[in-house]
Amino acid sequence: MEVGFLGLGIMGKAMAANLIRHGFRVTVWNRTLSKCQELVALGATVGETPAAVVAKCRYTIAMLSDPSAALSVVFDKDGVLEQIGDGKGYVDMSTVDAATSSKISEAVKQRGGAFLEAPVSGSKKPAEDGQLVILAAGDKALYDDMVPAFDVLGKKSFFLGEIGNGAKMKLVVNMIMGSMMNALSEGLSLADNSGLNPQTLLDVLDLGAIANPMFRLKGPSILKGSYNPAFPLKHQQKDMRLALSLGDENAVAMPVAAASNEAFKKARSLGLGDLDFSAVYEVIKGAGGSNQA
Ligand SMILES: NC(=O)C1=CN([C@@H]2O[C@H](COP(=O)(O)OP(=O)(O)OC[C@H]3O[C@@H](n4cnc5c(N)ncnc54)[C@H](OP(=O)(O)O)[C@@H]3O)[C@@H](O)[C@H]2O)C=CC1
Ligand SMILES: O=CCCC(=O)O
Repeated sequence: MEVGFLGLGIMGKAMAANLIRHGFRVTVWNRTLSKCQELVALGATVGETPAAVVAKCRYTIAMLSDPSAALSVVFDKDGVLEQIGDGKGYVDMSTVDAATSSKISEAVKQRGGAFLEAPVSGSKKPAEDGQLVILAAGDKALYDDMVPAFDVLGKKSFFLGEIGNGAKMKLVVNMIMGSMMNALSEGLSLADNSGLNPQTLLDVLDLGAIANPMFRLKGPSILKGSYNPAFPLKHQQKDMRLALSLGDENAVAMPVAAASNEAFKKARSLGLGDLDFSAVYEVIKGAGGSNQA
C-alpha cells in the first residue's frame, strides 16, 4: 500500500517510520524538507510539496501542529487541494478543532476526494511502537481502506461517525489529561512543601485507585527536572484552548480545565512551550508554598 505522509515532527516521524518498517511505500513531505532525510534513509521517497505527495499517492496522511498548519497544508499554494480528487483519500491525524476538520472535509469532498479525521491518543513511544489509539470520523469507506495502516499505527481504532466527532473526542481526552497533569503537579508541590517525600507520594499513588501510566511515566521525570519533549507543552495548551472553546459552544462549565489552561499559558509565557507538557510543574512549583525564597 502506498501512503503519503505530511508532517515529520515528533509524532509524524515515528508514525511514518513505523509504516515503512511494516512494508508500506511511503512518500514524505515536511515544511522543513531536511527532516525528510531520516525517513529517506529508512526507504521513504520525498515529495517536494503536499500537492506532489497527493498526486503520487492514493492515500495521504497529515500529522501537523495545529489548526493553522492543517489549513495551510490544504489550502495554500502547492497544497493538498491542488491534487486531491476522485479516488484519493486525505487523512488528517493532527489534533485540531471540529470546525477545522469540517472546513478541510468540505473542500476535499468538493474536489471529489474523501476525507477522514483521525487524531490519536498516545505520545512518542506509543507512536514508535504502533500502540496509538486512533479516533477517526468522516468517510467510512476511507476508514475501511485505512485499516491496514491503522493496524500498524495503533492498538485500537474507533470510527466515531460524522466529521468533528474524532476532533471533539480527542480534545475531551486531552482536556482531562492536561487537568490531571496540573493536579499531579500541585500534589507534588504540596508534598514537597509540607515536608513529605515527593517520590513516596508517587509510590503511594501508583498503588492506589488513581494509578495511571501518565503519572508513572511523567512523575519521576518531573522530580528529575527532565522535560525532553514527548508532547510539547505548546500543543497541550492549544488543546486546552480548543477544548475550552468546545465547552463554550456547549455551555459546559469547566473551571478545572480553565485553571489548568492558565498554568499552561503561564508556562508558555515563560518560554517553556517547546518542553514536554509536564514542564507545567515548573510554574505550579513556582507558585508553591513556604519554602519558596
Ligand atoms: N507529541 C505527542 O505526544 C502528540 C501530539 N499529537 C498532535 O499531533 C500533532 C503533531 O504533534 P507533534 O509531532 O508532537 O508536533 P511537532 O511540533 O513535533 O511537529 C509539528 C509538525 O507540524 C509541522 N508544521 C508546523 N507548522 C506548520 C505550517 N505552518 N505548515 C506546515 N507544517 C507545519 C512541523 O513542520 P516543521 O518540522 O517544518 O516545523 C512538524 O512537521 C499536533 O496536532 C499534536 O497536538 C497527538 C498525540 C500525541
Ligand atoms: O496529544 C497528545 C497526547 C499525548 C498522550 O496521549 O500521551
